[in-house]
Amino acid sequence: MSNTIYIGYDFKVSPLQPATEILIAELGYAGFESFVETEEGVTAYIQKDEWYETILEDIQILNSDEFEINYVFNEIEQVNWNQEWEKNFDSIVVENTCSVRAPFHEKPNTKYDIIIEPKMSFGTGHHETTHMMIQHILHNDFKGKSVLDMGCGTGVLAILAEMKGANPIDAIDYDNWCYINSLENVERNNCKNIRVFEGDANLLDGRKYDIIIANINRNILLNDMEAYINCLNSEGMLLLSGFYVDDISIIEAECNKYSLNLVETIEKNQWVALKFLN
Ligand SMILES: C[S@@+](CC[C@H](N)C(=O)[O-])C[C@H]1O[C@@H](n2cnc3c(N)ncnc32)[C@H](O)[C@@H]1O
Repeated sequence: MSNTIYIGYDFKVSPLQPATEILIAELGYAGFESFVETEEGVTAYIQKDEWYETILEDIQILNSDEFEINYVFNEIEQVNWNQEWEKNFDSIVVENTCSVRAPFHEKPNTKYDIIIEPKMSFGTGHHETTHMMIQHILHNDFKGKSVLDMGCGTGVLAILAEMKGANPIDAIDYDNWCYINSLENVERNNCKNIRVFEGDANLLDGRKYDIIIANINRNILLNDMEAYINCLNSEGMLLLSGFYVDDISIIEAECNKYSLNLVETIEKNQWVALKFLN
C-alpha cells in the first residue's frame, strides 16, 4: 500500500475573520479534509486522489471584494500530524471521562487514559470527528462486542473500544504510516484484543462484527457502505463520521437502503457523527 499524498494550500486571508471561518467551511464541502489555522489564515489539506484542477472554482469567498485571499499550494508526501499535535500541545479530555494525550503529558484523572504518538497519522482527538466518535463510544455498551475500526488512523477509537471491554477488535487503515502507528499505539496502551491490518474494504470478506466504526470521509463511506454493512451482525451498530451536516441526508439514505436506521446525531462545528442501528 502506498502512503497518502496530500495537496496542501497555504491561504493568507485579510482581514482574518470571518473570512477564514467561511473559507474553511467552503473548503470542507469541496473535499478538503484537514485544516490548521495559522497567524495569517489557514493551511488546508486534501488527499491527492480527491483533488482536481478546478477545485477552487466553486469557493465563493475567493471572489469576494470584502476580503483579500492569496494562496500557494504544493504536494506533500506525508503531513506530519505529529508536528501539528506538538504545536497544539494540549491533551484533550472528552466528557471528563476519556483523555487522549502524548506520553510527555501528565497523567490525567480520567477513567480512560489513551496515550497516542500520532507521528504522521490522523487521530489525536483534536479533530471534531474523532472527538464525536469518542463520545459515541463512551455512550454505548462495548462489553464483549466484536468491533471493526475502519480507517483507524492512530488507532485511538479501537483502543478506546478495547478499554470499554470490546473483544475482538479489527483496526484497518489503507495508509502504511497509520498501520504502523496503530500497531505502536496498540502496544503503548497495552491492548491485547486489537488486530491491525493494512488495507481497505476489500479485506472484509467473510468477517462479522457487532459494531462498526468508520471515521473516513463522505465519498469513501458511500463507496464502501455495502461492504461494511455486509459484515455487520443483525442488531449491529454502525458509527460514522468524517462528513458535514449537509451530507447527513445522503449518508442516511444509503444506510436506509440496507435497513439501518439513524438513531443519534452528534454535531460539532458543522461536522457530524451518526449512530445507526440494524
Ligand atoms: C479522518 S481519519 C480518522 C482516524 C481515526 N479513526 C480517528 O477517528 O481519529 C481517516 C482515516 O481513514 C484512512 N482511510 C482513508 N480511506 C480509507 C479506505 N478506503 N480504507 C481504509 N482506510 C482509509 C486514512 O488513512 C485515515 O487514517
